[in-house]
Amino acid sequence: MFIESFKVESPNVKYTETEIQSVYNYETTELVHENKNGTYQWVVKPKTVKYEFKTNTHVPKLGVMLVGWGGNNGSTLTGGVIANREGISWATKDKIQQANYFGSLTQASAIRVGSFQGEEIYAPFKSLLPMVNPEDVVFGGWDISNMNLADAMGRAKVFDIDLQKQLRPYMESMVPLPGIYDPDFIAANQGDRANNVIKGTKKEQVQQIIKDIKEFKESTKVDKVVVLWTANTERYSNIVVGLNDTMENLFASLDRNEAEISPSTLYAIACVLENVPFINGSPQNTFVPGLIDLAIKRNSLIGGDDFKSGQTKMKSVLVDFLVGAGIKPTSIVSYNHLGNNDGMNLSAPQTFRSKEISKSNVVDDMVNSNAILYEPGEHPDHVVVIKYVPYVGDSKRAMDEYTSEIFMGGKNTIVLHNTCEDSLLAAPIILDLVLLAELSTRIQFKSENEDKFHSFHPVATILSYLTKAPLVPPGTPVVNALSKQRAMLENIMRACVGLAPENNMILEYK
Ligand SMILES: NC(=O)c1ccc[n+]([C@@H]2O[C@H](COP(=O)([O-])OP(=O)(O)OC[C@H]3O[C@@H](n4cnc5c(N)ncnc54)[C@H](O)[C@@H]3O)[C@@H](O)[C@H]2O)c1
Ligand SMILES: O=P([O-])([O-])O[C@@H]1[C@@H](O)[C@H](O)[C@@H](O)[C@H](O)[C@@H]1O
Repeated sequence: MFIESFKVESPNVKYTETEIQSVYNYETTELVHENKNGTYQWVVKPKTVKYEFKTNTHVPKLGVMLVGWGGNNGSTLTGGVIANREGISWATKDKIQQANYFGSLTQASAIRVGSFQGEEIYAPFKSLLPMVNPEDVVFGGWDISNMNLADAMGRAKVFDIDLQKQLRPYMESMVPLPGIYDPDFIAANQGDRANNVIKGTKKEQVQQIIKDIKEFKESTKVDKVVVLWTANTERYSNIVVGLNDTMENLFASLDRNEAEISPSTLYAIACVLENVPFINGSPQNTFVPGLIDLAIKRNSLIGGDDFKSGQTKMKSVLVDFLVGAGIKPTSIVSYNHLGNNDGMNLSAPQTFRSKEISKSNVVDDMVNSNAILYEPGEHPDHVVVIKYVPYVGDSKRAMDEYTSEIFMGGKNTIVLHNTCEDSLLAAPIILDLVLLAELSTRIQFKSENEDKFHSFHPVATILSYLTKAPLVPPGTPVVNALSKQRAMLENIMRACVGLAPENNMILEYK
């Protein structure tokens, strides 16, 4: 059975006018490597740590500023939210289609809340904690192309024509602000669209972005702004001691107008200085060490990298299943071709390399979790190929081959063909990223060993379910297995409302 909402009744949960307060007993373990009479033994000690959470229940009016607003993802997300808000339906060759949020974890997935008279009871994921309603979001942003959002939607060729016609009146007045353009960081083939750029030094560009954010806030009267990068994939920035390794060196480099500071890092600097959450939807290393240093010191949320939307999402499920089943993936070949502007930008070696890294590292945690299958340092052969084929447009065709070793020297080969409508898969993920980033800034917590409540660490690992290469605080393990990432997010939100983690034991019926 499915219920639309629920309230938790528990001595550990208190609903006030402004907050949900919960007390949560975190069950974890402490490991000790003990030397008993010369023999070392691992000892696992179950441990309970009491936490307190406070979630501000005032849902703000949210402004979302997209970097790359006029791109396929930016125009698709904007149009999709408008279509839902206005209740637009449109004719397709099969039927009259209604707007929806399929593919969004927050808007279209469910959680189990328990059982009632022998029936499992589920509720919307978004019913766990008060979240911004997507239809109340005010969109804005920047693009190095001055094309308005209606024409950009047409250029993207993602939506059906009947839908585009109905959306045009809402979108043609939406024009991106000029963006920071540096041809050294993206493919040369992007030069033709760069007719809407901020002039001046890098420092002046940062100041302009800060001014844009302030003016957007003022003109739209939003309470909060979240900025998300959905612009072209950049090449990696070189990490150089003295250039971008610390906050101080990054600022000094900015003052010197150092060429090696990328546009995405400049936007991120502006956002951190404005204490505006900045999320990187692309694979480049926007978050150079000096930027991470700055974000931590200013306690300003940063998150990324690279939306996990299709081929890699499937990989983080399949490899988790195989390794979890004691099967040993030995070769993973991921090929895809696509024909959108993202694909054209990725046809340059330096930008492809950024994507190759994020798409390749996604199996590391799963491989490293099982020393029965893999010797230290051993890992599957893993190849990533991306080709630009204009004809297929945004409809990316992913073809994967997974070869694994099975019982007694046997081999198993799984071949997948996965047509990923890239923007229709990415747009809901962008929505989840900005909504969850905003929600996480309304949560304060402390353990029994801490005196004061505090926010989550500014490097937002809570967003990792949505990214290929989760950005984590220095020294934190990277988890890529999709099921673990989703469980982490859901269980943290369950703790905020006093619910135990979903352990799937259903002991009531064993
Ligand atoms: N499924 C997906 O679509 C998916 C998944 C993971 C990551 N991504 C990443 O998301 C990004 C956007 O994808 P897309 O399909 O919308 O690409 P796109 O090329 O259609 O859109 C990118 C937009 O960014 C603009 N732009 C480029 N540099 C800019 C800058 N410095 N400032 C402002 N605007 C700038 C471009 O003019 C373009 O309009 C890409 O980096 C892509 O790799 C996409
Ligand atoms: O998310 P995913 O489908 O694994 O990866 C995708 C790549 O396969 C595609 O080539 C690229 O253009 C998209 O930006 C996205 O990164």
